[in-house]
Amino acid sequence: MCSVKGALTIAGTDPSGGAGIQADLKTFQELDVYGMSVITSVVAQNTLGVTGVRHLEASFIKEQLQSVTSDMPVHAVKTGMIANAEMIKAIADHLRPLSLPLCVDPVMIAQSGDALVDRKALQTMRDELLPLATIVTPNIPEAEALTGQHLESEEDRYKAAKSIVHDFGSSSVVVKGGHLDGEATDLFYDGETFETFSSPRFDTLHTHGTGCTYAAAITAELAKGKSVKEAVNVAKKFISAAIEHTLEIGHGQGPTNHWAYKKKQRKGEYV
Ligand SMILES: Nc1ncnc2c1ncn2[C@@H]1O[C@H](COP(=O)(O)OP(=O)(O)O)[C@@H](O)[C@H]1O
Ligand SMILES: Cc1ncc(COP(=O)(O)OP(=O)(O)O)c(N)n1
Repeated sequence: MCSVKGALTIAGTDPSGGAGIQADLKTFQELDVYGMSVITSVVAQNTLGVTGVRHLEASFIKEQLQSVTSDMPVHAVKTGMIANAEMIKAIADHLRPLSLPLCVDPVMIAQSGDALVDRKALQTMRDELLPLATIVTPNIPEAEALTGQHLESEEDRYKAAKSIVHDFGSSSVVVKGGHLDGEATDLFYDGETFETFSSPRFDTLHTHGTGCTYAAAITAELAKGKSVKEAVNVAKKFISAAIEHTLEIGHGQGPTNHWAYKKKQRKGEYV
């Protein structure tokens, strides 16, 4: 019996390696999970921004999904950049009968401000993908887009978390606090209880791909059979280490350090 745990990412690419498919696969590897990928869009981007995008046809995304899931041990799935409604529908139709743990990162805009997803696809994401999700991982602007509410106060974020679970059917949600001031505090809600996951806020420009990396770490832990709360706990440590021990590469907003968590683990820092 094969004991290898596998995680599949369905997302767009980042040739500079900090976000998208590339960040997800690095994260899976660092967390000892076999990584697999289905590409939705090929993006020309780096730490300075996006210069071009080519979308694959929904039918070809389906063909990739069929190739990998008919053959390989997929124990959890992550979705990232899915540019339009047709793609979202094709992916949701393929994933629905598989009933695998699913982390939906509702990517909309890159940190550079470039739009990665057609705004008209939002409704399809709410209707087709969120009901299949074990967890959804919006940042504040994404939670605002999903709920249609401006999130000003802490109370607003609690309300948005409730709405994403109870109105859109995701089993849980973590509203990320990367765009707030003060401590980097993420709000988790599983339909019954709230919990916050916090770290110091590191004063760095180099946070390209933080959302992808965090969601990929959650997915890797779900693939190992961890509960969703345990998965978020590990992912928070993973992303905090990756941001704290920045690599300082590229000419703009650089990537995070995907090695940092494992290095700390080897030193016995997480017991
Ligand atoms: N400067 C920072 N210091 C520490 N943690 C951060 C920082 N920026 C973001 N994070 C954390 O990184 C994770 C991803 O959050 P966020 O940056 O909001 O996502 P996204 O990349 O989707 O905008 C969250 O756990 C958030 O709290
Ligand atoms: C292909 C691709 N997918 C997603 C993103 C955005 O990634 P995210 O982790 O939200 O990171 P930021 O760049 O916003 O920090 C991307 N750039 N490319």
